[in-house]
Amino acid sequence: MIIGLTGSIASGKSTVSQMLKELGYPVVDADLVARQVVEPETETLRKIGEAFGPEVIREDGSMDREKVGSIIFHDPASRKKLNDIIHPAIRAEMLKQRQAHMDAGCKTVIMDIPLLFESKLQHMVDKILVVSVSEQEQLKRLVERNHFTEQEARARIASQLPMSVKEAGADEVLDNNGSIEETKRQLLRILERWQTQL
Ligand SMILES: CC(C)(COP(=O)(O)OP(=O)(O)OC[C@H]1O[C@@H](n2cnc3c(N)ncnc32)[C@H](O)[C@@H]1O)[C@@H](O)C(=O)NCCC(=O)NCCS
Ligand SMILES: Nc1ncnc2c1ncn2[C@@H]1O[C@H](COP(=O)(O)OP(=O)(O)OP(=O)(O)O)[C@@H](O)[C@H]1O
Repeated sequence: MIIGLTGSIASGKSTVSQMLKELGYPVVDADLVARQVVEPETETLRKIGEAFGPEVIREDGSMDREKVGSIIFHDPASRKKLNDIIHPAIRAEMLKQRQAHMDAGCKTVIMDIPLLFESKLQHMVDKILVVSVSEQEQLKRLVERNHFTEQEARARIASQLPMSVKEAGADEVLDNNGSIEETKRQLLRILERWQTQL
């Protein structure tokens, strides 16, 4: 079974993904893949430099993530331009990693994909788990974790579909407003329900 793990920015996907890894599940992480495909000297990074200008490439040849983030989270046209370059590369690499886990005999693979709904990737997975928080809690955690101003944090939240839309498309919703322990308990219950359906 391929489980798609998603949610919104700072809703707790990485926290849940870490729990799943500790339980022994293989996880394909889209944010990590998004970093791999723009490593220095990749074709994808060359295209990004061409589209956004040489100032988004640092002297050591790596992508200036802060600069790219400050452009794309404030401008939908730039965001689309970046997505059009980087998403095909991310998708191909994710499918490759998923296949490698399946070839190794893993029956359940987790795909941690923040933009699963925005990029219409529902077909890549069998079950969708949405990690949800209230907007107030999301804003608080995002500001605390990334030291963003409230305006910067709101721009990032607004760059994604509303949580309600994601919840509506989920097979299960995990409410991460409470403690980490409560989240873990919910996760175990959901996994148990899905395993009995196999
Ligand atoms: C813009 C970039 C350089 C900012 O880098 P930064 O290190 O600050 O953030 P990071 O990569 O850790 O992403 C944090 C979160 O931002 C959100 N996010 C990232 N990219 C996007 C996007 N294009 N649209 C909407 N939300 C996004 C996701 O929730 C993600 O989990 C980077 O996010 C990026 O390369 N984005 C394009 C690739 C992408 O779509 N990644 C999302 C997962 S597929
Ligand atoms: N139940 C919780 N109680 C308190 N803090 C939490 C809880 N769950 C997550 N957090 C904290 O909230 C922040 C966001 O969580 P996390 O990094 O897991 O979110 P994410 O959805 O992976 O974010 P992103 O989309 O930016 O990668 C982190 O600092 C994390 O430690």
